Amino acid sequence: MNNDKFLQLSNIDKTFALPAGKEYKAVVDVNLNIRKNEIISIIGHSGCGKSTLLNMIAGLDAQTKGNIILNNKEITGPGPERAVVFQNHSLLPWLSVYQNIEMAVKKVMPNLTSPELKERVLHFVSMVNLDHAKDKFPGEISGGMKQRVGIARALSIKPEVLLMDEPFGALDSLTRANLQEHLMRIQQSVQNTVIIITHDIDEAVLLSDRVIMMTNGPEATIGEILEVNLPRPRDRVALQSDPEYIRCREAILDFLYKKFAKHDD
Ligand SMILES: Nc1ncnc2c1ncn2[C@@H]1O[C@H](COP(=O)(O)OP(=O)(O)OP(=O)(O)O)[C@@H](O)[C@H]1O
Repeated sequence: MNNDKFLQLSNIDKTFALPAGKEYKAVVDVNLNIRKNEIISIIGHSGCGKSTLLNMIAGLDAQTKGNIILNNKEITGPGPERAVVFQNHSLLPWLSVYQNIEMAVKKVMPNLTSPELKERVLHFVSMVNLDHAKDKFPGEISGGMKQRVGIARALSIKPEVLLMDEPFGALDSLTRANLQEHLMRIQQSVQNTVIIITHDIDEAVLLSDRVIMMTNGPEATIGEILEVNLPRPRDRVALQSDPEYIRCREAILDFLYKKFAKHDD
């Protein structure tokens, strides 16, 4: 397998059927090759088709045209090699932190022995520093903690691709920064491929190897791809004065607010 073409999106169009026989061409002609272990973010104004793209990679929705190949296999539906983290964690409220993760592991790895299952769940609880809260229920923990459970649950099934749809969008900026640190640290140890949708320019630059910038819809497509040439681990404070960081920020600002400005966000 060519590691540069681990995930290939080729000639993707997505048209939604509307009432009265009308249709909406949300996304057209998307072509993108994603490397194994790469972290990419997708940024663009509201309605440009970011979630639509992510949903097609997740296999939750089908493209109208084109194909998506992961590790030489066409994506035709959801699969355990892809895990999705949404903005609103989607934990089951009647299960504890431990049980929420356990349920996912049991489903994908039904042959684990009980000690293996326990070890795996506890490992991922620890990875997001939630050992102290493992027996709490979603209603008893903060938004940031819930989102950490969502990330642990997604990672616990050992996905090759982690898909995140504005995972930190609903959180305050300090909690958000904390989770970004978690994600960067975890990704260094887990080494999977991560695709993050974000509206946040600093988040995109901080986290990504490449930033995919989408034009506005209808008929949205990839406008530009920005390579972020910053070594890892990345330090958010030091980055503020790093010329490469500043260059990347400016390139995204320029794309979003000059080349593809939109005034109804
Ligand atoms: N099921 C659907 N039926 C009709 N139109 C849809 C459907 N789903 C999405 N759309 C339209 O497709 C376009 C892209 O939607 P999408 O949710 O992918 O945008 P987005 O970039 O993720 O937006 P946001 O940043 O606001 O979450 C929008 O104009 C949306 O209204």
